[in-house]
Amino acid sequence: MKAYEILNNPFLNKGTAFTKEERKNLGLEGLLPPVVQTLEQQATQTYELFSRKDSLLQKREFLMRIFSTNRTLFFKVFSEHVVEMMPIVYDPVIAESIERFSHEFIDPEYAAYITEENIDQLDTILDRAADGRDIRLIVVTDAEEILGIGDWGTNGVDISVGKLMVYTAAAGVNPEWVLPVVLDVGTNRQELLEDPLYLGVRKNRITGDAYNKFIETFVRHVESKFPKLYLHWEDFGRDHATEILKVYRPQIATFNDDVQGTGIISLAGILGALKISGDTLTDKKYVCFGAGTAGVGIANLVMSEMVAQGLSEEEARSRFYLVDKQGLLFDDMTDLTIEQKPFARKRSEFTNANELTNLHAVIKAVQPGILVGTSTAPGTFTKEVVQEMASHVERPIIFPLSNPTKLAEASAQDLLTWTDGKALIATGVPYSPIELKGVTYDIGQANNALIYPGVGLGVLAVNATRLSDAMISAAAHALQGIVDTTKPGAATLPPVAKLTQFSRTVAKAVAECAIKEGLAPEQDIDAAIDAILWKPEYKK
Ligand SMILES: NC(=O)c1ccc[n+]([C@@H]2O[C@H](COP(=O)([O-])OP(=O)(O)OC[C@H]3O[C@@H](n4cnc5c(N)ncnc54)[C@H](O)[C@@H]3O)[C@@H](O)[C@H]2O)c1
Ligand SMILES: O=C(O)C[C@H](O)C(=O)O
Ligand SMILES: [Mn+2]
Repeated sequence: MKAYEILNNPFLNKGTAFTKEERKNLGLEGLLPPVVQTLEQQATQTYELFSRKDSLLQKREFLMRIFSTNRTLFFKVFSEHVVEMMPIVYDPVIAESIERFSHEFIDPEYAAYITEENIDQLDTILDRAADGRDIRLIVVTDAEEILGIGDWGTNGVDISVGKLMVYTAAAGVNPEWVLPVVLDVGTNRQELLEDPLYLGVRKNRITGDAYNKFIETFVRHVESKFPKLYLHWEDFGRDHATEILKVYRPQIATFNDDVQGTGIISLAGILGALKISGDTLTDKKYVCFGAGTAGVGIANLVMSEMVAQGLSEEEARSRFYLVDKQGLLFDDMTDLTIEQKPFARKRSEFTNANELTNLHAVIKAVQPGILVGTSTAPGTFTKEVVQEMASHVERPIIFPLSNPTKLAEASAQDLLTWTDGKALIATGVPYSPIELKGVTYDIGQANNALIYPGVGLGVLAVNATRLSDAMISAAAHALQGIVDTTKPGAATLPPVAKLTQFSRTVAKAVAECAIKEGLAPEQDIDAAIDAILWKPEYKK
């Protein structure tokens, strides 16, 4: 291999840390400054430089440069500063970088960009993108519904890259095993179509049979090319996310983060909240505000938990009230999605059904114990809505989950202030602890990033052939007991600072369940996890 093929390859490059002997053997002598540094020295220096950048976006650009030149160094620094760097590498700052992607493009980041024009050559593209690496994990997006910021076409590739970064930092997934993919099936965002600098396919999105065929071709090829693959879907639109999952779940080891990841972390947060209040899930009524991919995904998982706790499916379903743009969803509406339909209510249940077109009226009529927001509609959990809810229940469970920060239904601070500290909260983006009347409230982060790395590690460690409902439920329960819920102001979920630790806990629970269900061979789970765990250290 030529010297610059090594120095320009982020998987091989060690920069100033190449030893004298390596420099000699690899023909790098004279191509690097003479001093040999350790990874630790490089990491310290990198962190100092990072700290000196003024804005979050500059910090992100700087970290991306390190990522593009030296993966080991990047993950060394990231894993040493997870709490500080997560919001920069990932949500919320990633949202801005996605919006700017085409204008500020520097590096394709070893991703695969699949279009209608090149999908015929998919096999060759996958070979090139893998470049001899053993790919076991793909995060794929079609970027139709990126976070809450909508359709971003090819720019959405950053979400695949970012989600994969978190897999490695949080769960030690080998960065050589991963491949970010964007399926650029066009975009319906006029602003991009008209932007001379837009780097994606300048056409409207393909739909219907053409779209389904595109997805099918993609799945067929990646599955046959990479036999140990775990396929993670991210930020697909409301009409596709759950449908794709339904088709492929019975066939392959696959996961939709917005449906299942969000479901798991939200259920875990709700269980944490109930532990704090001492209440019972099956007694609760549940309002979902924004009944799309994430909203219905969470509702379905919470409903299964109610069934697991003893309710019949009918009883469990009767606890749920879905609210979307139309207001409360009724069974006579003609524009319900396939996923919304089973939850639609009857107008005859209410004396004022026709007035239930806004959240406040619904909260007043239903008096729920749990309110989860996945609406992309900022500020919609108003003081009136929240205080109405708090007037009927002692400890309202309120999760404003829309991302990024500018789209959240409410801030943690406001929820606590308006309820005098009574609200049990989890948010989509991270919050620092909040002081209120002498109590310090830690705010749980119900972001799927706290769960998907552990789930993936579990599946990959034991080579599970499917991700079953039981494995998903095991993941949601695995987080219990990590938070001390007796402490005043305790969070509903464990802190990001413990992410690596609880990712392993989640992975073990998932792997154990896979073995129990016959979806993976009998084996020593700890040994299997240790065997694949990647650490940011230079290879000899
Ligand atoms: N915290 C997490 O881990 C997490 C995970 C997934 C999604 N999310 C967030 O949830 C939000 C939704 O994501 P999604 O993938 O489900 O999108 P989606 O488009 O599938 O669903 C959004 C739903 O909200 C509805 N909606 C829009 N405006 C509304 C309004 N004013 N009132 C009521 N409903 C309204 C839409 O009609 C749609 O049904 C995004 O902001 C996303 O960032 C958070
Ligand atoms: O990406 C995130 O921060 C969480 C989630 O997957 C989302 O779409 O908002
Ligand atoms: Mn997402």
